[in-house]
Amino acid sequence: MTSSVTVRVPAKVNLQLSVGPLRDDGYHDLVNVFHAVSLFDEVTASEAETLTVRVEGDLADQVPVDGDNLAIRAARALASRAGRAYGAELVIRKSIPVAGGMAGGSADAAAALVACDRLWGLGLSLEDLSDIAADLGSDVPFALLGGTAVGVGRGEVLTPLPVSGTFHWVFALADGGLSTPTVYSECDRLREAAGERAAWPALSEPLAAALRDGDPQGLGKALANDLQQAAIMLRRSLLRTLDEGREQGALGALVSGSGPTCAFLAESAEHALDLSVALRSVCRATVSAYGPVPGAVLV
Ligand SMILES: C[C@@](CO)(OP(=O)(O)O)[C@H](O)COP(=O)(O)OP(=O)(O)OC[C@H]1O[C@@H](n2ccc(N)nc2=O)[C@H](O)[C@@H]1O
Ligand SMILES: Nc1ncnc2c1ncn2[C@@H]1O[C@H](COP(=O)(O)OP(=O)(O)O)[C@@H](O)[C@H]1O
Repeated sequence: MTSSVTVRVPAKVNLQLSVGPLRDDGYHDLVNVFHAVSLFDEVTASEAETLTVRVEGDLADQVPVDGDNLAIRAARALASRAGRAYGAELVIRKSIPVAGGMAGGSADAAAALVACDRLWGLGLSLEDLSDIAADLGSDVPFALLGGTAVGVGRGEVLTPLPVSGTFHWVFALADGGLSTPTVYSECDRLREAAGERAAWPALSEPLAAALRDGDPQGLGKALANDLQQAAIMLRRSLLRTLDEGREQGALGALVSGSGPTCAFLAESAEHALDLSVALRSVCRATVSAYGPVPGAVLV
């Protein structure tokens, strides 16, 4: 039996996040185009009697290490599916911003599923792991899959989208996070105040075409996030960050998911570098990355 397994897992940005009506179960029906980018967490699972988790890196103090940790919850769910009280020591090397709208917790959950599946010799299929993932959170199945995919339902029912080439991104990281349920509630509140009824969402054709054709200009124009206004209402400084990126020639600028990270599409790796430098005055820090990249993989 393997004594230690390491899995690398990417962050995501949402290229289209169309939020439909609020459902009776408290979730919204979505059209959610996920895109995995080259900003990674690593999760190592080692043999142990009990299940524990430790977080390493500058972001460690922002991540819970009790039963709320999504990696521990994932390992528990997997052990329960296998019908045995397995143990493992999980170590998360954290680089994905916490509560930043880049699905870092979901990524760690997906990585823990893949790592523990291998450590415990279970050999579950991607489909079985995806079922467990969907119960852990709407974004977790995508972190297993990676690439670029459209998610419907809560975002957990995925279909991969064809993409040509590579897209270059700059992410502007903010101080502190935003709570996903709070941002969805703010979106509902804004709609109610404006007397708007949520439309049933559909995949944007121009977005799908730009991805298929590897057309960054077209993609930049098609980027859309229904949660953006809500995130801005909760964090006004995001407006300035987005404006600065547009002024500096980003092909597209939007809040990533529920925020507060902002994503900027660049023309090339060189342009991403220039943008990254220009954005530093309007955010805590910047990170450049490219996409799409694969989901959780053993290293
Ligand atoms: C907004 C998105 C965009 O990809 O991600 P983040 O930007 O937070 O990473 C997702 O929809 C977040 O997915 P995830 O973070 O997995 O959320 P979950 O744990 O499933 O749900 C947390 C809460 O978000 C709200 N929620 C989530 C998904 C959905 N389709 N409708 C919702 O209204 C609900 O209030 C729910 O209780
Ligand atoms: N392994 C984990 N990494 C990050 N956050 C985690 C983890 N496990 C649980 N959390 C909790 O999940 C919340 C959302 O974190 P995250 O997934 O990083 O953000 P987002 O939902 O904005 O993409 C955090 O505030 C944190 O308390």
